[in-house]
Amino acid sequence: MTGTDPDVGRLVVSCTDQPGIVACVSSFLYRRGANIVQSDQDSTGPAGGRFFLRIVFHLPGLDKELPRLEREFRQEVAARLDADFRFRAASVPTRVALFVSRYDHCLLDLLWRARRGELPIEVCQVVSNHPDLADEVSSFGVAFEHIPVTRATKPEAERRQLGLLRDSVDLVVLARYMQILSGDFLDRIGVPVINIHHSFLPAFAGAGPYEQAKERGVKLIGATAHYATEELDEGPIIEQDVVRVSHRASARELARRGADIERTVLARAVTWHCEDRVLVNGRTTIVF
Ligand SMILES: Nc1nc2c(c(=O)[nH]1)N[C@@H](CN(C=O)c1ccc(C(=O)N[C@@H](CCC(=O)O)C(=O)O)cc1)CN2
Repeated sequence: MTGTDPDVGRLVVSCTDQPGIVACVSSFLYRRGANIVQSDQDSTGPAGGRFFLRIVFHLPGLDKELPRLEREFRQEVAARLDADFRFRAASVPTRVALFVSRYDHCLLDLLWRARRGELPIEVCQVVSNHPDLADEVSSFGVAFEHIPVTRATKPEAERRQLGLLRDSVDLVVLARYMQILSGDFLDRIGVPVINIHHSFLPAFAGAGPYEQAKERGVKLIGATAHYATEELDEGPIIEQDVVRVSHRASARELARRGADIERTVLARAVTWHCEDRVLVNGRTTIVF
């Protein structure tokens, strides 16, 4: 179903696995005139495991129906199943803030894909701890805010970032942003944060993964898109990819080869998150 049809909605549900979940959810939608056009589900185990469900449905007049659907689903289904759930209109783009430092390849790739309509996002704001990319971002017609960060000024910088973004974005994407976000920021921003790490995690977490890769003599390098948590590079992994490299490649050449992987991995992760295909299961994810 296209992302532009205003009558297409998505519902994601997660709860303790138990008999009757699909019957309960599908009959709720059926009784309200919705036509289920796609359904994916998975369970981590029938005995007390976690059940995950993603449904795409068509319902004429969806935008007017959503508040009632949410209210009645909460009362009639979620309360009974003790389920977490989310309804979304597929045609509404996800409002995104992009964080960047000096490396431009992931940022410009996302801006370019968004301008071409390849990503279901609206880039509302770019935030950077360096001024270098202001002109390039402005050329896309996107607001750019330079908020310098040092170890000493990080709390004040994060207060400025929160003041700029809170309640106006649905997702933050760290496009090679080279500052560690505090747990307080992650709690207060109130939306998911996706980071692109330039290694095939769990290998080479932290700073300088290409230098670590060169020193280790690996034959594959990679990139990992994950949700950012307080523990650096330990968040639930959304997408990864790798590319073969030769022993002749310098760390600089590894970084150049790796940049292509970073871009595609981040774009896939942002797309799948915004299409509600990614459900977090503890330290891991389920991607439908
Ligand atoms: N809370 C989190 N914040 C960030 C994460 C994360 O997983 N959780 N990922 C990083 C990105 N990153 C690797 O992918 C990374 C960035 C920065 C550093 C680091 O050591 N930064 C230093 C300052 C470096 C500088 O001033 O240039 C620091 O913040 O003290 C390590 C890994 C983004 N944030």
